[in-house]
Parts: sequence; structure tokens; C-alpha cells
Amino acid sequence: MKTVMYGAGNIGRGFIGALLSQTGYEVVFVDVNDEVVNTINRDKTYPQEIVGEHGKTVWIQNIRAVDGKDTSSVSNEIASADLLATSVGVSVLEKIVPVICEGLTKRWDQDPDNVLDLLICENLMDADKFLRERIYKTLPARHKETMSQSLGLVETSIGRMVPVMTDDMKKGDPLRICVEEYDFLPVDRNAFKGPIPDYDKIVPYSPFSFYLERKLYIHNMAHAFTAFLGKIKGYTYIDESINDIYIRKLVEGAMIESAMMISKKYQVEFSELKAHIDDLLLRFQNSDLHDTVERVGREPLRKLKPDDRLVGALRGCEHAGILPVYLSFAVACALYNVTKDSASELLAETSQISTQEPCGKYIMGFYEQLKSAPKDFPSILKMTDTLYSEIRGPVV
Ligand SMILES: NC(=O)C1=CN([C@@H]2O[C@H](COP(=O)(O)OP(=O)(O)OC[C@H]3O[C@@H](n4cnc5c(N)ncnc54)[C@H](O)[C@@H]3O)[C@@H](O)[C@H]2O)C=CC1
Ligand SMILES: O=P(O)(O)OC[C@H]1O[C@](O)(CO)[C@@H](O)[C@@H]1O
Repeated sequence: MKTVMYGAGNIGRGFIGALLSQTGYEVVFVDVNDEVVNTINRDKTYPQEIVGEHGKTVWIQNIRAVDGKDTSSVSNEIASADLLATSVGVSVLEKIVPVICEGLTKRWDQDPDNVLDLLICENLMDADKFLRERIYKTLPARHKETMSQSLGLVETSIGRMVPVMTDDMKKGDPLRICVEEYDFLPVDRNAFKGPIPDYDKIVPYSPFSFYLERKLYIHNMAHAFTAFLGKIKGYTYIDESINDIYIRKLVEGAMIESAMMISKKYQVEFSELKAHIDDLLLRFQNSDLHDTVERVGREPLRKLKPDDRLVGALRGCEHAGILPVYLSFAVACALYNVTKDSASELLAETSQISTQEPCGKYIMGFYEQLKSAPKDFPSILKMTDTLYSEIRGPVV
């Protein structure tokens, strides 16, 4: 049984390739990084270092690598694979479509019923649609029909955090990869055409949008919010930021709003989501990951778009009748990280939120407070409490 793992980077080596090797596959990594490819083929193993409380080193076995520039060899591997996975980054995904199509063509010229599932391990909403359109366009006419019955485009939710590896962390081994302990991979149950890999860490689920929204609106939203608050306070690392008691309270408040929304939308017990929140807050505290507020809070403008983690969560709450008070503050923090003036224009243009809307008013109120006293988080907390009680009215 063979998996082709496209991308031997942080997630390819640190998560998916390792997981599939442990599931029992031979893992053939494809990468354009010569050092990584040559070292995998020389050592036939690499150390995966699990950092944190239960730290240990796991040696990943049953692996080899193919040079991504040798497209003929890559397509031969795809033609004879039992499973395919990608984790190359969204901007590269499009570029590898021609090679994937070459592999599928070789495969289906032999046997059009030879199904192949492709696990898409990228941070991309509607990743299946994205690949389906491009693969369909690129495949030769004789295989366009085959695709619908023989190719499973499987969305996944990558929850494991793998930091950028510094030279210090590599300790002289270009393959060494530091990862957190969390290693579950939720996958879209309905998308498989062949058997679902049988391993307890691979969690098939339907409707899969539940996991995608949980990841984006709870994990990614809270992570970004922690980073923005940390930047304002002058912290370098995510763990420093989340250990600040005021930041933790603010972030947890926003996570609970998102969780109430998701619980209502997907009819999932709130307690299940609360356990996920508690676990994430612990995971953000992992100082051995050395994850920076700079990386997690990068490109705040992109993170302010209507369907991204902040405004997406806020709009989802409004839709579900949940008050997005902490989420409004999260949006205000992102705005504050982008601009110290003309915030209302930016909010309208980038996030499509008008200052006439209730949430637009809350956001601008928080933004003005941040401008006048950026590090006064106790006052912000007081503002959230007051806002809640004003909007909610008396409680019996
Ligand atoms: N690092 C993390 O904590 C998480 C990352 N992700 C997502 O996983 C995906 C991969 O991210 P990382 O592993 O962090 O990035 P990375 O940059 O470490 O890995 C990407 C790998 O793809 C290789 N590559 C580039 N072009 C290629 C080509 N044409 N053919 C073959 N290989 C090629 C690169 O050499 C690199 O080794 C991204 O979509 C990211 O958003 C998702 C969740 C967590
Ligand atoms: O890559 P983006 O969109 O800047 O988002 C960063 C987020 O993505 C991850 O790298 C993977 O989900 C998280 O660790 C982080 O919250």
C-alpha cells in the first residue's frame, strides 16, 4: 500500500506523511527541495519531535522521496498509488495540477475504474471545488467523465500546529520536525471513492463543513485574536500572550461566541465545543512550539475579509442570534493592527461592515478605546460586560 505525499514541508513531514506511515502505507514524498528529497532517500527515516508536556521523538519509517521537478517519475508514482495527499500551500496547489493529471491519465489509461482518493491538506475553504474545477479543465477529454466516478477529492481539517523550523530547532538535521502532540485528522467522509484509511487518528465526519467552520471560527479566529492582542501588549510568542490573564479572558469570550453559533447551527452539544476550547487554550500555551504572534497574526487585512475567521464568525453569530461582543473586539484589534486612522472606511471596504450596523458601532467603540488606551485590557473587559448587559437586558 503506497501513499504519494505531495509536499514534504512542515505539515507533509510533521503531520500527514507521518500519520499515513503509521497507518501502514509506504509514504513517497514529492518535493522540490533537493536537500529534503536527498536526505529522505539517504536516511529512509526522520525524527518527528513531539514538543510539550509529553515530549518524545518518533522516527518515521517506510518512506522515500521523489524530486518534484522530475514530473515523469512523479506521475508514474501517482498512477500506481493507493492514496494521494497534498500539503504544498495554496499558491502551489494550482501549479501541481498538470502533474496530478498526467498521473491520473496514466492510471486511467490502464484502468478507468482504478479509483484514487486525494486528501487535500491545505488551509483552503472549498478546496475540493478548487481542485475539481482545475483538474477537470486539465484532464484529456477521454477522462473527464472518469473523474466523477474514480477520483475522490477529500477535504481535511489540519488542526495540528507545526511551527517554522529554525536552525536551532533542526539541530543539524534538515528533516527534523517539531510538532505539538495533537494529531487528529478529521476528513470528509462523503468524499471518499475508495476505502477510508483505517486508523483511529483519521476521523471521518459528515457534514464536513462542521469541522471546517470549527477550525476557522474557533481555532484560527482565537489564534489570530491572541496574536493581535499579544502584538499590542508587546509579546513575541503566542504562549506569552495567552498566559496574560486579560488576553485569555477576551479570547475565551470570543471562542465561546463562535462555539454557541456552531453548536446551534450543527446541533452539536455546546459542552463538546467547550472541551475543544479548553484543549486549544492549553495548546496555545505550549512554549516549546516557539510560535510567534508575528506568524499567527500575519496579514491582518486578509484576516478582516468578510468570509475569513473574524468577520465570518461575527456574521455567523448574528445570523444565529448570538451577540458577537467579544468578536467585535477581535475585529477592532485586527483593524487597530492595520491602521490607526480611517478605520471606518477600512471596515466598510474590507469587511463590508457599516458603522450604522449594531456590530459596526460596537467595533468602532472598541477601536476608539484601543486608540486612547491600547494596553488597558481591564477597561475593555468592563466594556464587554456593559455591552452584554445593555443589549441583553435584565436576566431573571
Ligand atoms: N504549519 C501549520 O501549522 C499548518 C499549515 N497548514 C497548511 O498546510 C499547507 C502546507 O503548509 P506547511 O507545511 O506549513 O508549508 P511548508 O512550506 O513547510 O511546506 C510546503 C512544501 O511544499 C514544497 N513545494 C513547493 N512547491 C512544490 C512543488 N511544485 N512540488 C512539490 N513540492 C513543492 C516546499 O518545498 C515545502 O517543502 C498550507 O496550505 C498551510 O496553510 C494547515 C494547518 C497548519
Ligand atoms: O495561514 P494564515 O491564514 O495566516 O493563518 C494562520 C493560521 O493557520 C495555521 O498556521 C494553521 O491552521 C494556524 O496555526 C494559524 O492560526
